[in-house]
Amino acid sequence: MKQSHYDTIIIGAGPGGLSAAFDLSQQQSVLIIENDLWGGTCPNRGCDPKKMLYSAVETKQRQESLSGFGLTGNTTINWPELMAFKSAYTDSVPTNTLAGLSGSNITTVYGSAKFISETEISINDAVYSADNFIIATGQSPVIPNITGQQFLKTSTEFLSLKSLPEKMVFIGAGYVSIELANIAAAAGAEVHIIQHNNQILREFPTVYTNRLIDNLKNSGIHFHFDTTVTEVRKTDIGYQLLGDNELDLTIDLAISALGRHPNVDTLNLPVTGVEADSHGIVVDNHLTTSNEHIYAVGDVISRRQPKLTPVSTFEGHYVSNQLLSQSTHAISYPPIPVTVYASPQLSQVGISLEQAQRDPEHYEVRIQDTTKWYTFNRIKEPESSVTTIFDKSTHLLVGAVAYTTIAEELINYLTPLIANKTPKSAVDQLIFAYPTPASDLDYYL
Ligand SMILES: Cc1cc2nc3c(=O)[nH]c(=O)nc-3n(C[C@H](O)[C@H](O)[C@H](O)COP(=O)(O)OP(=O)(O)OC[C@H]3O[C@@H](n4cnc5c(N)ncnc54)[C@H](O)[C@@H]3O)c2cc1C
Ligand SMILES: NC(=O)c1ccc[n+]([C@@H]2O[C@H](COP(=O)([O-])OP(=O)(O)OC[C@H]3O[C@@H](n4cnc5c(N)ncnc54)[C@H](O)[C@@H]3O)[C@@H](O)[C@H]2O)c1
Repeated sequence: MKQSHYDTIIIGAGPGGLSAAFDLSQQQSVLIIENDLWGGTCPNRGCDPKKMLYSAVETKQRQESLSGFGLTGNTTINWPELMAFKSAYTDSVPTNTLAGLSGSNITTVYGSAKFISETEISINDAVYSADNFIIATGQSPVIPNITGQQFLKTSTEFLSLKSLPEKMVFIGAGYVSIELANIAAAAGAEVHIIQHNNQILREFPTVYTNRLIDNLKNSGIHFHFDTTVTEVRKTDIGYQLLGDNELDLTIDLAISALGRHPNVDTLNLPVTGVEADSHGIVVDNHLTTSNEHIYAVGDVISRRQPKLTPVSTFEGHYVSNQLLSQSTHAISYPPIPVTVYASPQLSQVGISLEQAQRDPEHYEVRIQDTTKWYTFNRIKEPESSVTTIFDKSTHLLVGAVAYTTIAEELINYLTPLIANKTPKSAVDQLIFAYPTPASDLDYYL
């Protein structure tokens, strides 16, 4: 029989809820509730499975780049085998997560939590109360309200596809669409991306997203810009997708990648006084909701920071520190690097390129074509570019964009320099293994 009162109850066992749970369990009684897969979106149906599929794509493309420079032969992606490789990892995530929670004396309940008062929730007809609650319920994919919406699938189904469709569509052109379309095209599918305006990845500078569009087109992806899908019909052989601009496509699979909405609808928030808007739960700069005993972390909150795993984890640690009275300061986010795992990768951190270009009095922008640099030439990258942005008064690095197959690494080298306000003179005092991407660091500063 589970106890019914806890110091803290956490709703949602993704990266945000879990990071808070493990911290709090050192000193408190903690109950964590999950209504789907223990571990949440990232390891089950987000970042991790996506990047396992991407492993084959990056290896295939690296081999293609070196074709004629010592490598011969074609590599093809075997989708069922690749999916089995992914599943071998994801299948054990829920069990391993539960085992970790039990090992830390954290009580777990499977089911959907619903508030019945400010201090109580019900799950599967049982009632639990707590001094404090943390809502960490994440987000779910948006499905557009169009005729035939029931025929649309999402990233979740894509990441478990047993066989690769011959012809498929992604609706939307954000992170999910671009990354999954890139994987599907490299694996051999005919891929179409339909976007209601003419922009992809709106958070990134157009000078780079335009280059990415060209690269994705070269790898066979078809873009339909300024086009809105209005109807999906089931046919004998698949689906028919209709829309404005004379859109009429017969396809095997359509994925809705129009963004994600916060999971708040079934929590019965009105009994708690917790406010939510269309972006999620409204919190102050201590991640407290409009009820002082209820906190919210991760993707479910309404904030301007990107909705990413390390941000959710950072917030989980922040709230647990507050609840353990180890800190009372307002949350302060370090620079947050973001990466689109396409071919090539596109990463950025800090002051955006567009902001810097609007304010040339304060910022110096250095755009470098790095294609011929040793690091990139060695792996025969077709094109690469790194932009660094400096504060003119301090000469410190304040922002960066990387467009290369190793952007994920470069951005992680540059981020600490921005966060720690490291001057070039301090980097000059370091010795890095040579020749590596890190030993180029000096050239970016
Ligand atoms: C396809 C895809 C790829 C991504 N790739 C990346 C990437 O490369 N890098 C990156 O940093 N981020 C990536 N993300 C984003 C990342 O997955 C999220 O930012 C992260 O999972 C958020 O963690 P969270 O704990 O806030 O929410 P989640 O991980 O979504 O966890 C919330 C949990 O709460 C549960 N829940 C919801 N409602 C209830 C309820 N009423 N009762 C009980 N439980 C409930 C849900 O089932 C879920 O398990 C990706 C996302 C997707 C969809
Ligand atoms: N590599 C990563 O870090 C990574 C990868 C995947 C997801 N994520 C996270 O998941 C979030 C969700 O990703 P996403 O791609 O689903 O959302 P998104 O917000 O990044 O992109 C949604 C896209 O759909 C378009 N759109 C919106 N309404 C439309 C309509 N009616 N018709 C056609 N297009 C429409 C938008 O213009 C945009 O291009 C991201 O913002 C990010 O926080 C991160």
